[in-house]
Amino acid sequence: MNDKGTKRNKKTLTFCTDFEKSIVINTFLRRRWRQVSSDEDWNIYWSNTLNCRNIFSHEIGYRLRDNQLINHFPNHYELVRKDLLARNINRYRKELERAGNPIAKKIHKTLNNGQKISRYVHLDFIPTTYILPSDYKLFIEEYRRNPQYTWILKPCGKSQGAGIFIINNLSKLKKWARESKKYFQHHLLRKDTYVISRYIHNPLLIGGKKFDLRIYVLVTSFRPLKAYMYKHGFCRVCSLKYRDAELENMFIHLTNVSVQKHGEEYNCYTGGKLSLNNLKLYLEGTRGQAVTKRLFEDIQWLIVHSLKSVASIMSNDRHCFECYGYDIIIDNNLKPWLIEVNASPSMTATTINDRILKSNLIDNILSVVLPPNGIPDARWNKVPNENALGDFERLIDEECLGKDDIEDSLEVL
Ligand SMILES: Nc1ncnc2c1ncn2[C@@H]1O[C@H](COP(=O)(O)OP(=O)(O)OP(=O)(O)O)[C@@H](O)[C@H]1O
Repeated sequence: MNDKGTKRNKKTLTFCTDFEKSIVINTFLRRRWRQVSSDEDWNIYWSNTLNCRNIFSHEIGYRLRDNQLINHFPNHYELVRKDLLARNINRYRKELERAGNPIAKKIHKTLNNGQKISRYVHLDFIPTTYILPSDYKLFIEEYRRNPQYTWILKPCGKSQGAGIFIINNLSKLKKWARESKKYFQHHLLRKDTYVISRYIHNPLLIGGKKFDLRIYVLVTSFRPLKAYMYKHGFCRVCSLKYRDAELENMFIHLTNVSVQKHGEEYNCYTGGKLSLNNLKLYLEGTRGQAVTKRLFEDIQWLIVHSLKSVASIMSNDRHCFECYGYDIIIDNNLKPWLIEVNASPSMTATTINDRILKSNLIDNILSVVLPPNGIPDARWNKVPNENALGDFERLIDEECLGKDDIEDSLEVL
C-alpha cells in the first residue's frame, strides 16, 4: 500500500461483505466505514466461507496487505465439519495420552456382562461419533455391544437440521446404508459423508423441553491460541415437550430454529430463545450456584480443548479472525456436550432482542480485532485492552499466560 492509500485509510475505512443482512452492514456503517465491493480496496472483508477460501487459494493468488483483515481462517473446516471435528478431537486425545499428559487420564470399568470400557475423565466432551460410510463396520460392532443406545445420523455437507434422523434399531440404518451404497461406491464426495453420533437421550430440560446452547467464540489466533467467549449467548428451546420416544418428531428432538419455526407451537415472540443469563439464574435457583459455576467452567474447558485439537493444523494467517457458533447440549447430570461448531453462525434476527444481540456481537468483534487506533493491522500483537474486550471474556491467550489462562485452573482436574 502506498502512502496515499495509507492516508486515505486513516480517514475512511472500508468494508466489504457477501451478506445482505442489514445487521452486518449497519454495524459497519454506524462506525462510519464505507462499503465497497470485493474487487475494490477493502480493510475488512466480512465474507462467506467459500469466498474466504477463494481469497487464499493459490489459483486466485490474492495478496492480503497489512491493513486488511478477513473474518475466517482458510481451513476453518477442520473445526466446523462434523466428521473432521470428531477426527481431530480423537487425534488430539490420543496425542495427549501418548505424551502421558494428565489431561488425557482415562478410567477403565468392567461391566456386569464382562465387557471392558474406558473413557476419558476430562476430555469426554463429544458424543461418541463414527464417520459413514468409512466407519460403518466399527459402528456396527459398537451397536452390537450397546444395542440400548440411540444414535443420530447427520449429513456433513448440510445444515439447519436437514437430512438428520435418529435411530434406535439397526434395521433403519441398514435400509439407509442399502439405499446409499450404490451412490457411495461410485460417487463418494466429501459432502456425502455422514456422522453417526451417540444421541444424548437425557438432556436437561426447561419447562419439560429440550434445548441447546449457542455460544459465540472469537478466535484471533491459533498459534499462539487467543480465544474469547461472548457473554450473551442463548438457549434454543424446542417447541414440544421432550419424550425420548417419538424419534421421528423433529419438533421434540432438534433445537434448530430453522426446524422449530415450522412447528405449530413455535413462539415467534421469543423465537424459542432464552438468554444465557436467564439460564444461569434458573440453574442457580434450581441446582445451586456452585454446580452452575462448575458447569460454565466445564463449558469453557470444552471450548478451549476443542480449539487446541485443531490449533496445530490451522493455517494461522495473521489477517484472519473467526467467530464460531458453538452448539452445546447439557445433560441432566449437568455435563455439557459439544454437538457442533459453526463457522458462519446465523446473523439473521428472529426477534428484536436477537437483532440487538447480533449487532452488538459484530461491533464487539470489531473492537477486539482492531488495534487501539482502530485501523486494521495484521502486524498487531492482538492483545486487546479491557475496554475493547467489552462483553467478550478472555478464554485463553497462550502468549499472555496468567490468571486468565484456563490451564491454570487445574482444579478442574
Ligand atoms: N448427539 C446428539 N444428541 C442429542 N441431540 C443432538 C445430537 N446431535 C445433534 N442433536 C440435535 O440436532 C440438532 C442439529 O444438529 P447439528 O447442529 O449437529 O446439525 P445441523 O443440521 O448442522 O445444524 P446447524 O444448522 O446448527 O449447523 C442440534 O441442534 C441438536 O438439537
